[in-house]
Amino acid sequence: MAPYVPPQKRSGDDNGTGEERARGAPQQQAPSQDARFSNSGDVRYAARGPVGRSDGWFGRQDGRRPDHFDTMSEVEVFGERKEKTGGGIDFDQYDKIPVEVTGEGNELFKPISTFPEFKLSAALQWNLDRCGYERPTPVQKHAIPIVVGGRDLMACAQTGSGKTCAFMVPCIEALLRSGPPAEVKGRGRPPPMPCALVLAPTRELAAQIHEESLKFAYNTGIQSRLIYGGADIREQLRELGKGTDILVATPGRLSDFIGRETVDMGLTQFLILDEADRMLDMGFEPQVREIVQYSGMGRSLEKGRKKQNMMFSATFGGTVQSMAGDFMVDYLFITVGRVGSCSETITQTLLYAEEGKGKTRALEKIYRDHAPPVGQLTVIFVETKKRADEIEVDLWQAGLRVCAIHGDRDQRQREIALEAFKSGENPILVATDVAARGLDISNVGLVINYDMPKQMDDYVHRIGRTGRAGKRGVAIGFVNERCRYCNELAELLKGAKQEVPGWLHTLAAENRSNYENSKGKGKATGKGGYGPSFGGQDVRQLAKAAEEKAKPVVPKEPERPKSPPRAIPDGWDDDSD
Ligand SMILES: Nc1ncnc2c1ncn2[C@@H]1O[C@H](COP(=O)(O)OP(=O)(O)OP(=O)(O)O)[C@@H](O)[C@H]1O
Repeated sequence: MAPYVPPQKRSGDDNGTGEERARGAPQQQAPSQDARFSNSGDVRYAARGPVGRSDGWFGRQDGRRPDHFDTMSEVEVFGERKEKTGGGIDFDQYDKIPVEVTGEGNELFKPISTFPEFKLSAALQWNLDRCGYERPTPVQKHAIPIVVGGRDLMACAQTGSGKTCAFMVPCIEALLRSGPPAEVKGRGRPPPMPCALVLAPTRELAAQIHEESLKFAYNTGIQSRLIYGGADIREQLRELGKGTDILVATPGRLSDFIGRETVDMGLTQFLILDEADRMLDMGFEPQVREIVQYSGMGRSLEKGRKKQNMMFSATFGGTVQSMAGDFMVDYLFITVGRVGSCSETITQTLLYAEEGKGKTRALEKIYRDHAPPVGQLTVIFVETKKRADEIEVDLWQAGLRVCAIHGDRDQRQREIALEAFKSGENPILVATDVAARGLDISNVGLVINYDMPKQMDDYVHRIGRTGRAGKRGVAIGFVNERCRYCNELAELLKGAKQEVPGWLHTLAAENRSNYENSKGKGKATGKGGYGPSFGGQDVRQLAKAAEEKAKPVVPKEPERPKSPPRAIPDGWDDDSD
């Protein structure tokens, strides 16, 4: 049995046991510091401003300290140039997905079919080309004209379908078209005043969105910054002082900064909540409401500018939509694909597995039987932090290169684990829901739900870590009596054209009768319970339909024939004789 070595103490050579090494998985030394997570990364500091430009956003003077502008090279931002492959997306398949846009005035916004057709600013179009984005995905086709056209938006689209670009690109385009806001005059240097704010539930997701925003904003003069909890506040403040036009943040840390008055949201034109439903689940509702209020929803900006709010997720239950009603104005609602559905590019298999020691042994066997090809990665989701630790140790001792990530690991440990996973050094990641949402790691070939999540929504997000952007993936779930949404799960499988095991219905019936029996005994059913909480149908449409249904039925008058039958046949009134 291999002695367990915690991830931060592992080096490239400690893996005499590593089966992946024998199978030729790429082995890389985990970097000592992850550039993705440090705001400065490998940034070079120009001595005096961004080389020779002071027009447009390059010349904005908010809280910027001009001697601290940073310049990043093209390769630092985008990575080495790759051959154009369309990101592996099967666009012809994508184009068959039905899209619905609801809300007043939706007919005014025609979806685009190419990026150049929208006449994006030259630098932004160049950045999209450099990212290898040849065609927009369905959510991008609809969201770009709607957001640039000034409307609030709630967008529900499958995992991995390009939502980040769908909000970031129109937001940058709108900022480029309007130019920087007028300088705020006052005593001393004003604090950073972002014009766009993106809130995300986890540090990892925020870091990823920030990384994407650097690509789209490259060479536009628009500066994007990142703040999240668990990292050095002073360092983050220093970064903000270099210019903050777009701020990507987790709610807790931003709320802290707002409280200290180290950031001013008075000029925030765009507020984007990514994975808003997750933020509510994580208990961030008070902070989100406070931030929304502080960023002055309803307050007007200078002429020609208007505050806009957006929400993006693959799932939008009723609770999050009712919150949206509190702070979005006349918003349009985009649904891509089946409501709350998952991609058909993911092959889903469910296995019955009782709780107990045998489950861990089964995990090892299932992993070995279904391990993805070399170079591809596996995520194993578990319910608790303790379970994540235990499984990491068990699998490591069984000779598999694995690392774990969960909320009790400090930021550095999380960064190291994620980097070692992404590089393929540890191609198996054991994770709690910290990693369930938004993380875009293109080569995840297998997701195992060792513990099924409590809610259907989370199942959709978890398996969405594979099969991203049109690629294929496999998801295996260990199901037993604890799963409270077997019926909905069966529906989901059917909708995604997957095999539905017969025992799932039996389990659903058993669970239902247990639930019925326990009902009057005051037992809580827990979150998720019965009935689909997942999905994302525009609640306003549902309300309208319900209203229609509730209207009293007025008996209809018998329909009159268009030309009433004549009582007097032709000729009878003829008094010609
Ligand atoms: N138009 C495009 N052409 C090619 N690749 C794209 C395009 N749009 C997005 N991608 C790529 O698709 C992947 C998934 O995008 P993204 O992470 O934004 O998806 P998402 O819908 O936000 O997923 P999730 O719901 O899991 O957060 C990324 O690697 C992104 O670079």
